[in-house]
Amino acid sequence: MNENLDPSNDNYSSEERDLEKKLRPLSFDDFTGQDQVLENLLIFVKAANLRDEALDHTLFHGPPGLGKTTLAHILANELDVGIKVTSGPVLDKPGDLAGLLTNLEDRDVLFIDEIHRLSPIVEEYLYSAMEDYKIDIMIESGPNARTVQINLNPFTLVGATTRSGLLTAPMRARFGISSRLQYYKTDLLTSIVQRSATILKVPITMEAAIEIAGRSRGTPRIANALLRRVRDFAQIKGNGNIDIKIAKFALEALNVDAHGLDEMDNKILSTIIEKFKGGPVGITTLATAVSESSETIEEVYEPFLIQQGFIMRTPRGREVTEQAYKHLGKIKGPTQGGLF
Ligand SMILES: Nc1ncnc2c1ncn2[C@@H]1O[C@H](COP(=O)(O)OP(=O)(O)OP(=O)(O)O)[C@@H](O)[C@H]1O
Ligand SMILES: [Mg+2]
Repeated sequence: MNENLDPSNDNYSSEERDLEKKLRPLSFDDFTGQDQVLENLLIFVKAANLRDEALDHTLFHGPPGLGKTTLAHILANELDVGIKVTSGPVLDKPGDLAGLLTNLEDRDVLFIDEIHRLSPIVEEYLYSAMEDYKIDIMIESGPNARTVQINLNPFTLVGATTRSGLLTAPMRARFGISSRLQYYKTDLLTSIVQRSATILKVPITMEAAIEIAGRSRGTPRIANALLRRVRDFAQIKGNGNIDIKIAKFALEALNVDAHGLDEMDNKILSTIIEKFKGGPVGITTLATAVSESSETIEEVYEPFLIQQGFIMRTPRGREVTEQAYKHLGKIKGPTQGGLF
């Protein structure tokens, strides 16, 4: 991923984070795409509201930047309840979790990001909270130490993960609702770019919005980040308006691939072509060759490459398509194995 667009990178400034918040949709109406997911959620939310019950525990999974955190907040808004936010790696002791759980009000949302990174003890502790809204807590210490069971307010746990494959089976089974988010088509990303441009008060032509959308790797976060960078170019090199000319100029300067593929995407494609004659190659072999874990390839990179028609999944492994050769400017054929 382009490091300036990656929120886990330190270069991703707090200003970027603030902007990301500002661009975040707050209601179902405001949220573009993921129609199937949204339609279902709308029904579940309405039903829960009607019965005055907490919504079932909900899991959002899918590649980074597609709207998992956004949807968690939207759910709380639409349920008209409070939300407490934490993440798997932060919750390292059951005590931390107990503090959060006992402070939840009736029907509140507890959002746990990166839920696949919960420690096993914390995870186990969560089970009874999710199932019966009860937890055991330890009071006093030494010889007087004893556990008491306390009742929690009914709540909704919303979990988000980019790595659903790493979730344990008991954890997965405790989510009544599980939604996988998909990459966005260019027309949806175009609307998202236009919406963001309106919020940022920067005029943009349709053509320019399509250009940015098309290079955003199917991902709203990347679309928004590119829009902000292009806006910088428009302000400094142009008259502040974004048209196709300034958009193309900026995207060129930002080194964004015409399909929005990032460095790892391209590395995966070129490795399959150069080292494995275009495939098929097994996922573990490929992972070793590009120095990435096979889970990350399967869950973060491959879905987009498949959706865009660059890679095919076959019973014997991954194969690149004609389109991948064309994209990398390589010629297909047994004697044309690139470097090898
Ligand atoms: N459907 C959407 N419509 C408009 N904007 C969106 C949509 N989905 C996501 N965004 C924008 O993309 C940004 C990233 O979304 P979000 O933080 O929800 O992604 P995520 O799936 O939680 O990513 P990660 O896995 O990295 O935590 C948000 O700031 C939001 O503005
Ligand atoms: Mg998130």
